[in-house]
Amino acid sequence: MITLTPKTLSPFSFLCNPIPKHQNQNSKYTIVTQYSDSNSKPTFNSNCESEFQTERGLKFDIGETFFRHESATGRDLGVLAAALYKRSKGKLRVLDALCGCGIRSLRYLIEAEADFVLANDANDDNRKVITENLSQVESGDDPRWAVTLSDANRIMTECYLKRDFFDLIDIDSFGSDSSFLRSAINALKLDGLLYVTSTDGFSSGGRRPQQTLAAYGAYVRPMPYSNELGLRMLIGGAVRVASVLGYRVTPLFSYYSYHGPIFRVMLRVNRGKLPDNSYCHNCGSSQEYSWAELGRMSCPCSDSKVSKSLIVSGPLWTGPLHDTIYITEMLHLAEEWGWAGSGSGTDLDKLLNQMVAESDPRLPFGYTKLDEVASRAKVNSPPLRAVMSTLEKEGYAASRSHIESNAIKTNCSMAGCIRIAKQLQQCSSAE
Ligand SMILES: C[S@@+](CC[C@H](N)C(=O)[O-])C[C@H]1O[C@@H](n2cnc3c(N)ncnc32)[C@H](O)[C@@H]1O
Repeated sequence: MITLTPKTLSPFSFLCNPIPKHQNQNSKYTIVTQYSDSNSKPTFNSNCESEFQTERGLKFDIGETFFRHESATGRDLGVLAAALYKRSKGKLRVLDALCGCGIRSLRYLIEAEADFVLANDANDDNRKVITENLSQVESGDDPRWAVTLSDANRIMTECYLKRDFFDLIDIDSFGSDSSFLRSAINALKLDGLLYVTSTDGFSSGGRRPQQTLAAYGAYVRPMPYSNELGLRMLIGGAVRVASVLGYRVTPLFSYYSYHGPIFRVMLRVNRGKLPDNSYCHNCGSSQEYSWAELGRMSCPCSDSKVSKSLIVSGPLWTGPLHDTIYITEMLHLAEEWGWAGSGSGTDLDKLLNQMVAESDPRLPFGYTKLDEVASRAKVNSPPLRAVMSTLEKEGYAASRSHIESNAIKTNCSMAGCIRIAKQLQQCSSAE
């Protein structure tokens, strides 16, 4: 068994995600398996309702751990993707690398029917609550779960060195995921799933380009659709780290939530490389250019009158945000499980339907905010449905955006949208 000392860890993981002082840094990581010590076997007090939270009907304790109800949709999406993976591969080993109270681990075990989950959190104070929560899962001779209390990079590096690979690694970090990407990709099976997070709203909005350069390798400037940019920056960061290691990543779904804000991306990791693109933003129009084109300064903007105002952000992921087939299957599974439609208590089917619509390959990067269209057209904000149906009648592709409620993704130009907004205003005044 290889034991890593803290000296081998990246200092960034300590800066962004401090290890609690009381953790014994010199010891090997502790594995708490269920029933390993009958005296310390946890008791789960199901009579004491008030101590427990519920999510999708599962009871669990949060104790003093970091827990957000608002992340439930992100957990739902992770479980659906994991369950589909299990159905197609017949096997599912999960590493919940920053597990908090262990709710994700519990859900991967019960709902996605994971064969094994390693629940890890650096905070030793979380040990009792994680163990109690996972003890709800019956295990035979072959334990279905284990708990480790260590730094995520340390665990993933140990697993990689032992050739102990996982089908799904969930990195639910504070701030940016970037300090965990390398060890996570190494510890993942080929064709495995990597679920990464960023809660780094300021940086993704382009307000801290030096920080995004450090964390994601992308110099990002303010743009009108900053939250989509946040998702693209997150994917781009993973693409960059993976390609250094000889892997390519492709997103299965990308999810933004206003609460946090939270940016979550489920990536599939395989061998091989993808070309990376940069992105040119010029006076509201959007176009993609390869690095080579930018290097030669041969992008069309450089010949135009507006070339002096050229703002380049990147490199960013400019490909699709979702895999249409995968999210369509996730939608079907949500319906099968009763997680969709009225009575399910969530808007999961609405979200997944929007993601399916957003993944229309005719739709470009970004979205158009209707308030901005209205302000440029000097009219009242046009009704979203009316704009969408006019665009579709005129032969454009159009969808709502799950990222921004009063915005549309469309291949119609801003000038076209302004014209439509004016027409709609005229029609409504004439009525
Ligand atoms: C956002 S919370 C996790 C929430 C949990 N996944 C959920 O869905 O409720 C982040 C967790 O990461 C843990 N953490 C912070 N830095 C860490 C590190 N370097 N390695 C492992 N865990 C870490 C914290 O103790 C905290 O419980």
